[in-house]
This record gives sequence, structure tokens and C-alpha cells, in this order.
Amino acid sequence: MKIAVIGTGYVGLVSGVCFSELGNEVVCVDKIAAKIERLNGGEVPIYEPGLQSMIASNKEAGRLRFATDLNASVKWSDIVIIAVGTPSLPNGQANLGYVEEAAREIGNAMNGYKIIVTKSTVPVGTNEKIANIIANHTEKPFDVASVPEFLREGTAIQDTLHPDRIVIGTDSPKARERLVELHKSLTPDIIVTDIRSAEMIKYASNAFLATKISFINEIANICEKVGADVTKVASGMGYDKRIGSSFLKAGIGYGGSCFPKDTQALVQIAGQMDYDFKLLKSVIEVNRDQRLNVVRKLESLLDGLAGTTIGVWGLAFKPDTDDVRESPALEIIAALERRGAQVKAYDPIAGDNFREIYGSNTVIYCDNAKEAAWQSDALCILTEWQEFLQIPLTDIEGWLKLPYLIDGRNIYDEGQVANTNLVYYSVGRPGMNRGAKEQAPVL
Ligand SMILES: NC(=O)c1ccc[n+]([C@@H]2O[C@H](COP(=O)([O-])OP(=O)(O)OC[C@H]3O[C@@H](n4cnc5c(N)ncnc54)[C@H](O)[C@@H]3O)[C@@H](O)[C@H]2O)c1
Ligand SMILES: O=c1ccn([C@@H]2O[C@H](COP(=O)(O)OP(=O)(O)O[C@H]3O[C@H](CO)[C@@H](O)[C@H](O)[C@H]3O)[C@@H](O)[C@H]2O)c(=O)[nH]1
Repeated sequence: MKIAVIGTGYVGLVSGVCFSELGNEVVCVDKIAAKIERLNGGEVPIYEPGLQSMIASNKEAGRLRFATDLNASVKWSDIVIIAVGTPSLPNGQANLGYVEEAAREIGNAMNGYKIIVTKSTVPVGTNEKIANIIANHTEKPFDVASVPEFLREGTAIQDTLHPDRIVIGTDSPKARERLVELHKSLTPDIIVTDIRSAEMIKYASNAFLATKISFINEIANICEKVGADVTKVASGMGYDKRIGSSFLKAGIGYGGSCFPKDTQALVQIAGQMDYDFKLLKSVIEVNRDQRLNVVRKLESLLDGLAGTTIGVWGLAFKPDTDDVRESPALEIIAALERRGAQVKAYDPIAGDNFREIYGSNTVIYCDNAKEAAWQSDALCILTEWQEFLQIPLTDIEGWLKLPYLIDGRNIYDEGQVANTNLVYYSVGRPGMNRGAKEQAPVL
């Protein structure tokens, strides 16, 4: 099939490349000419393991190309995939400006029957709007379908080529048949629904995963008070197949370009229908507060942060990505600076993106992990990069001025910490706190 993908962010690029890997002819379109120039020059604008070589081999095979000309790309295609951004508006609603603009441009380019697939995460009812916009710009026949994307950054190729399920929301038998054909080699679990249910499945899935994370973070906070270990609690819960072990890692809360935005958007979607989504509002509030636990722990350990130097390891919202959108590090570092700390930060690959988004030149960006820890009053781990785990804790102890280590991602185990004189705090594991001012709880 001939597929035009509109937007070369994570979703557009990865799904376009993967569809070409499956033998389809694909053009990935973006209106940012510089992005397309880089892609045509062999560069990949996002960091995603395995993507660069897959792009190169599919380009060489003549199945994949990149273009800025949406009109010609749509005319050439049988299927058009909308994968443009749907960022948050100030009130939390999804901004549909890019989607609507893409729909208008697609409508103007129509030259025959096409299936218009939306992969962007969009509120319920949006595919109907897209259909109306396109119909206002063309007389040519078309069908729309909602095929939400569930890939995770860092494992995007694996997630796309081996998804848990594919959801296809459409009311057209013809679109259903072609889209099932397009996806059937990926998984036997293809769920075909009406359009509105497909749109809702995406938000409900992200909201549920975010709920698991906030739930386990609250359990971690209680564990700290009652002397239990959240990692053991999560493991014990996870064996129950009804609960499952994934997304039960306590830490500094969820970030990234999806969970924060999509949970806010779902609260708004419900609110517009006069439904107060109380549970999800709490999930969001717990997440916001969880980030600041790191700051509170540091303040209490160092008796205030004014005049201190704090090393930070990890700026990306999770490992194996250079994406810092809604990364907890943004808020944590801002809070440290507001309290008068000098922050020295290091991330294996996300430093430049962080500097651009954070927009302040007061943070010292370091070239390596040692530099960020060197002579700092404390070190905080905010992203669980493998690189950090390979550094012996005794080295960290030697580099720091004061021996305070706040592990926001629970990356070290008891044995590793026991061999050091570090004052160590993690999340929901009070038994591992060493040199703690807080005593074990009296029950
Ligand atoms: N990032 C993820 O991991 C992920 C996963 C699943 C779903 N989603 C959803 O997918 C959508 C895209 O997310 P993303 O992170 O890939 O987006 P992004 O914002 O990183 O990239 C979108 C791209 O679309 C381009 N674009 C916008 N309007 C265009 C137009 N009219 N013509 C051509 N190009 C245009 C932009 O220039 C940009 O390069 C969002 O709705 C998001 O919620 C994202
Ligand atoms: O047990 C866990 C799991 C994740 N996180 C955090 O949650 C955030 C999101 O992680 P993850 O889901 O792995 O990354 P994303 O790439 O944002 O992927 C999510 O958002 C995408 C965009 O909608 C969806 O497609 C994916 O299915 C969904 O997992 C990150 O900050 C993680 O550190 C935790 O704190 N604890």
C-alpha cells in the first residue's frame, strides 16, 4: 500500500518507518523543512534505539522517503496517517489546531478515494470533525478511522512491530478490511470498534497506567511512614495476574509528552460533559506532589538549600530517550533553584534538549556524571540510565563534598548501599535509609 504519514515526531516517524519495513511504500511528511533536510541527509531528529539503521535500509530499498510537500504526498497515497501533535492548551484541553490544519490540507489535496487514519491522540468526536473538515474541501470519496498509537519512547520500534493490540475504530467496512490487512502481520489481537470507542481507548489506557503509577507512589509514601518496602510490596502485588507487575515502579512521578497531557485532556473531556473525573484529578495531583519529595528530603537533610550545590543525574523523563517534555527534572530543578541551590546537571543525551526547554542559564550543564557529582553537597538521581548503575557507589562517595545521595528511581539495592558511608534516601524503602535523621517509625 502507498502510505503518506503527516508529521515526523515520534509517532509519525516510527510508524512510517515500520510500515515501510513491512513492505509498504511510505512518504513521511513534515512542514518543518529543516527536519526533512536532516532526515534526507541521514540524520534522525529523535533519539530512538534502532531507528537510524532501519531508516537507512528502507530508504535504500526505495520504500521510504521524506518530503515537505503534503499536497503531492497525499495525492500519491492510498492511506493518509495523521500523526501531528496534540499538545495541551493552558486549560488542559487538547489543542486540535495541528490536526485541523492537516485535515484541511488533506481535503485540498484529495484526488480519489483514500482512507484517512488518525494516530494522534485526540478527544472523542475528533475523527468526526476531521471527516467534516475534509468533506468541506473535497467532493472525492474517503473514509476515516481512528487507529490510536500505543508506542513508548525508547522501545518504540519493538512496540510498533510487536504491539499488544491494534485498535481500529471505523464505521466503514472498506476501511476496516484494508486496515486489518495492513496491520494483520503485527498481531492477531486486532480490535475493531466504532470511532468514538477507539478514541476513548487511548485516553483510558494512558489514564489507567498513570493511575497505577500514582497509586504505587502513594503506597510508597505510606511505606516510608510504616517501615515497609514499596519494591517488595509492588512485587508481591504484581504476581496477582489481575493486577500485573508493570507500571508499579515508585519514583518521582510520571512525565513525558503523553501521560501529563492526556490525563489533563481526559479530565477536560469529562468536564465538558459535566462529569467530574475525581479519581483522575487525584492521580494528577499526587503526581505533581510526588516530584517535590526529592526537594523536601534534600531540604530536611541539608537544613535548607540556600547556598548549597546539588548534583543532578538524569534530565530525560525516562531512560533511552532524549525527550524532556514534562520531565520531572524540569520542576525539581526549578524548585531547587528557587530555594537557592546551585544545580549541576548531567544526562547522557538529553542535556541540550533540557537546556532549550528549561530556558534559564543558571544551571551548570556537565559533560559527564563525575563532573555533576564533584564537590556537590548532595546528588539526586532523577532518571534511571544504565550508565549511572555502572558507576561504583564508592566513587560517588569520593566525588561528593557531603555524602548525601537521593535516589529518586530506586536504582540501587541494599547490598550496594550497605558497602558505603553514603547517607542514602530512596523512594518508599525506609529500611534502606542510611544516616537518616528520621528514625524508623514507631507503630
Ligand atoms: N510521543 C509518543 O511517544 C506518542 C505515543 C503515542 C501517541 N502519541 C500521540 O501522537 C501525536 C504525535 O506525537 P509526537 O510526539 O509524535 O508529536 P510531535 O509534536 O513531536 O511531532 C509532530 C510533528 O508534526 C509536524 N506537523 C504538524 N502539523 C503538520 C502539518 N500540517 N503538516 C506536516 N507536518 C506537520 C510537526 O512539525 C512535528 O514535527 C500526539 O497526539 C501524541 O499525543 C505520541
Ligand atoms: O512503573 C512505572 C512506569 C513508568 N513510570 C514513568 O511514567 C512515565 C511514562 O513512561 P512510559 O509509559 O514508559 O513512556 P511513554 O513513552 O510516555 O509511553 C506512554 O505514553 C505513550 C503516549 O501516549 C503511550 O503510547 C504509551 O503506551 C505509554 O506507555 C515516565 O516518566 C516513567 O518514568 C513510572 O514512574 N513508574
